[in-house]
Amino acid sequence: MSPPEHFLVAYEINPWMRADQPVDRDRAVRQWDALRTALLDLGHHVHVLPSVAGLPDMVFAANGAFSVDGIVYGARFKYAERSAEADAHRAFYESAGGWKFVPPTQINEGEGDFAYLPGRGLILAGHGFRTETAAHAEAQEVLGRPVVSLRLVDERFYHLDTALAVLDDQRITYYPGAFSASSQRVLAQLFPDSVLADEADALAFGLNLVSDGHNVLVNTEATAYADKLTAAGYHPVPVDLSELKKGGGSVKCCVAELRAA
Ligand SMILES: CN(C)C(=N)NCCC[C@H](N)C(=O)O
Repeated sequence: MSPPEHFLVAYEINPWMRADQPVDRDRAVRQWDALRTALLDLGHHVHVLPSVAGLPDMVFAANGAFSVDGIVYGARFKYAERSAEADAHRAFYESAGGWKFVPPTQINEGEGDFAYLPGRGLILAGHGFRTETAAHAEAQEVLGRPVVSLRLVDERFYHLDTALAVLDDQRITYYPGAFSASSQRVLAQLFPDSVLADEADALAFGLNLVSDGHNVLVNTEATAYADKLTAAGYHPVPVDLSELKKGGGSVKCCVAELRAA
């Protein structure tokens, strides 16, 4: 995680961002800290990557890389405004030891567009707005896991992690309307027991969640979606990240999962 000490809506690169919208940075820091505390309370170890002045979106740490079994496929951001974030993430993995970092040649936004199902050894990957399909093939070569390409078609859900999340080793949750008809068929075929979300759930950023297989950290606004998680046997833990939503992200965007070897 990287604190929102320099968070600002300084440019508009997704439909949620309004450059004239004021941001209460102290409130953003408090909300981010509550998320970090919730992760610690659930027994997770949280590494904090220092934020860098001039990189207002760095709080969305999930976009900085994608790791599977100790191999890290680095990010290459679509927009110049975010490109230097990739260097900070790379420096972390290279100095931490124990990681094999592979620099990308193709545009990809890390866990924003890549998700991993450990029980199936399968990577799900989004394209259409940010990550390019060539990066899906590159990730498959780098990480040695099959990559299922999914086409995103609604610009409000510009990253895979706004529309789909991994709930446990085998199961996912997603909003079908964010995907092309063919990608919806692929998801229905591979994951017939998914927890399906509707448009309102996705607009409340409910799918931008972090799950440990039982406890699900989920945006507070997504109350109806939280009920669906409960009905499916999960334990939703609401987290308020309303300030960060002004940048177009929520729970999952703030958390880069470190999948060590
Ligand atoms: C859930 N999402 C979309 C993320 N994984 N990341 C949020 C990135 C927000 C940033 N302003 C941008 O537009 O890149």
